[in-house]
Amino acid sequence: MSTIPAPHFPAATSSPVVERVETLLVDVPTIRPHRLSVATMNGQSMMLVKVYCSDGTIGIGEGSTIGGLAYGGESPEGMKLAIDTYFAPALLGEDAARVPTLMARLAKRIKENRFARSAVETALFDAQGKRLGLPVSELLGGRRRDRLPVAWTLASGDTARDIAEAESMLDLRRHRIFKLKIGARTLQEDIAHVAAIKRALGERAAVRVDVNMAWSETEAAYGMAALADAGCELVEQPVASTAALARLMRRFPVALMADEALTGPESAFELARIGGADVFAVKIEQSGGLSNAQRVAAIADAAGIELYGGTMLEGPVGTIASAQVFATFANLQRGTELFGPLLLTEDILATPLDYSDFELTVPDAPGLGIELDEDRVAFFTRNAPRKTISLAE
Ligand SMILES: O=C(O)C[C@H]1C=CC(=O)O1
Ligand SMILES: [Mn+2]
Repeated sequence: MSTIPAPHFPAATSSPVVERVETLLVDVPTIRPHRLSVATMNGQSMMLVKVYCSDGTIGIGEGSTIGGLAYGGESPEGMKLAIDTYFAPALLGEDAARVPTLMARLAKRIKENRFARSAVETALFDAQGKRLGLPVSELLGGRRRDRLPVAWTLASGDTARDIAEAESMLDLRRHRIFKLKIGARTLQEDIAHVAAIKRALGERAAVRVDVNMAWSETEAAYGMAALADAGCELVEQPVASTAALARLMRRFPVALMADEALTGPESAFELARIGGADVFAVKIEQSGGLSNAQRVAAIADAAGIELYGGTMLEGPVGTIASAQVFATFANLQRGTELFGPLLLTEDILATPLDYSDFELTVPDAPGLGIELDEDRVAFFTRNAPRKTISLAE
């Protein structure tokens, strides 16, 4: 007797949908004033977004920038407004498990807003990773490395203090690549500052500079020659114009890195086309999200341009979202500068990140692989009623 198998009707599965979107501004002081040519930071304001899904998963993302609107066109307050008013209504009720589809739908309704978009995409991938039990790096094609070299930025504004800071970072085995922020003082003062630091550190550390577009092309030509003589190995975005970057390329024995000029795949393609950089500083926020940062990296690889994992000095959420992306890069010749959380006086994570032996460990738990310390977050949330946490409690 043969049995005819009963027809199999798969159980009706319902996709998880986005049920609620919450945004908050979290202000945390920095360990010292951080001086760039565009702003001096005494604290960092993180815009955190939480995406609550119908299957109980919650994804978190971060949008941060440097000095309010001093660095670019988006501020934490503006990102919050854009997400509350435009992104959230477009997300509600949508299939949370189809992240690229959902991001493409958002792109049709919302132009620009790259930083806010990056925060939202981070939260969606965090939720999706938690749902599937996979780290975000695996959702993005698979990680190639578990640890990332991390540079430190010396930006106290004082040469002796910067040297002491670098020495202590070397002693702690936390950093051995130092990026100096220059461009706020005269060219001569800046060159003397860099040369003194390189002289003090010698071969124990690499010295690079970031001018944040402060120089004219003429100043850059003089400056790059002098920096190369001083032992500086890389100059980041000395001028604003991409055409000027291309004209400065390969004239001096020092690598040229693009940062502000990179605003996503199209600008990456154009920079590659005109030969405007030896190295790309890839940032998830500047690129307009995690997937776009991967596209920027792919363009660099195709053009023979080296890669560096950049930061907008995000707190731990944006930093680990970046780390999950950089862990997937085929090439990461210049390491990363994912030190943002170390610049803050407070940790807002339940378990601190592992910075050791000059590297950051990329978490391997599902999603971003991190958990917020909600009490600390509540304490630093702007306009939230403050509950004083004391030892007596
Ligand atoms: O690269 C930038 O321009 C932004 C940032 C990165 C490190 C730092 O101190 O500032
Ligand atoms: Mn930069």
